[in-house]
Amino acid sequence: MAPQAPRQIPVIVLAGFLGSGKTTLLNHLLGRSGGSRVGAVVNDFGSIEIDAMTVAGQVDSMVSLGNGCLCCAVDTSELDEYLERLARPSARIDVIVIEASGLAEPQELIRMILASENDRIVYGGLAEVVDAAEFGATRARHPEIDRHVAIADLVVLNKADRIGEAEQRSLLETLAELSPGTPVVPAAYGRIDPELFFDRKPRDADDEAVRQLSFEDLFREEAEAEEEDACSEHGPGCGGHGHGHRQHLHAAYESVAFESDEPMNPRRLMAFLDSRPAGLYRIKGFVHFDVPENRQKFAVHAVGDFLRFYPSPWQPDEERRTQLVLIGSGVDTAAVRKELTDCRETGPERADVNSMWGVLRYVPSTGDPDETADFAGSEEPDQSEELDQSEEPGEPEEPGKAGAA
Ligand SMILES: Nc1nc2c(ncn2[C@@H]2O[C@H](COP(=O)(O)OP(=O)(O)OP(=O)(O)O)[C@@H](O)[C@H]2O)c(=O)[nH]1
Repeated sequence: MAPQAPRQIPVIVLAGFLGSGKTTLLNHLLGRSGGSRVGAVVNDFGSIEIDAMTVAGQVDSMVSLGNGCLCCAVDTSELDEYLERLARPSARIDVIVIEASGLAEPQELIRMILASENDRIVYGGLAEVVDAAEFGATRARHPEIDRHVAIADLVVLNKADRIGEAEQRSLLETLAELSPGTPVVPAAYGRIDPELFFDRKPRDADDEAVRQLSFEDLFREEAEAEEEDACSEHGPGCGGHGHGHRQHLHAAYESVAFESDEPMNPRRLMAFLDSRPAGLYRIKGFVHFDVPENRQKFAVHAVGDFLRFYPSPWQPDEERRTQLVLIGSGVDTAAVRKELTDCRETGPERADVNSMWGVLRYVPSTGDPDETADFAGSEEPDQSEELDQSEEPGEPEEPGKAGAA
């Protein structure tokens, strides 16, 4: 009997614009992978690896590639090395998921996987996460997003809880037009059936409209793009940057990493968040407030107008410090850094318990504190209490209600 070829491990690219819910979805899959062992590669755009910290500990094997978009790496040896490590037979990994940064060009990542000489892996498809509440505005700012949807093998219309039925129908129509034949799954908190991800039905290879991208497709598309795009930066005939002249999403974005061992003053931090510049689209990280009854770790997430704090206890050996990544376009990064620095509590005076009111307005209220313990790995918080910053926030139950560390 001829020896059986070893099974190749599918490598799935999980992409989607900033804050669309990739980490939430990845954590959902990891929590429900059944007997499958999942390897994850997490690529953070900011220099503090917030996503990696959120996924770590919940995955059979996780490697993190921080600070900058993987899609721009000229040297792919780091990714190759990580894939090699995850694909070792001893790791017994069944599927590898690469969580792209929110500004990545999925096409470049696909190209890297297809170009890999590692015969233990095989490209497993692109899952594109779309933020239902933000998609219209994001597309208007970044028409490139349409292309990402067009090459996806699975589109997850996430945050479906934030829109009405009519809007969902219209978004489903738009997505079907952008990517004919591609399954589009509405979801809240990334709660899709893991089968869609790990064991997607093979597509009919003859169906051009729904066929998965091949290396040849990528080369052809790139050549077409090169022809279409005049390089405004270097003019025609420029050798490019190794991947054509398509404007990468992150070209217009900058990130600020902020860390502080001093606790943050809740009133000043809220004043900063309430008046944040419109271009500052994404904020994520953890905040340390040294306020009586509120000394837990507050995960913070801002996506456009959306703002939430999610309190959870610090681990016994965890350093109490604030770590934030702020990503935006057209933002004065020095001013942002200075404003945050001014939010630190440096004097002997400590903020009083009432100063937490502004923060607690943005903590999702739920009967089960476990539900908010981990902002990305948790089940969906009580949606009736979900707030947009654009909505009139409600009153918190009482300061300090979220419990002490
Ligand atoms: N209402 C609602 N909020 C969601 C949903 N999915 C995720 N969120 C919240 O959206 C915020 C961003 O989610 P993440 O999973 O961190 O998004 P991401 O795509 O990994 O973010 P980046 O890596 O920064 O691009 C968090 O506050 C999540 O709790 C959803 O379906 N509905």
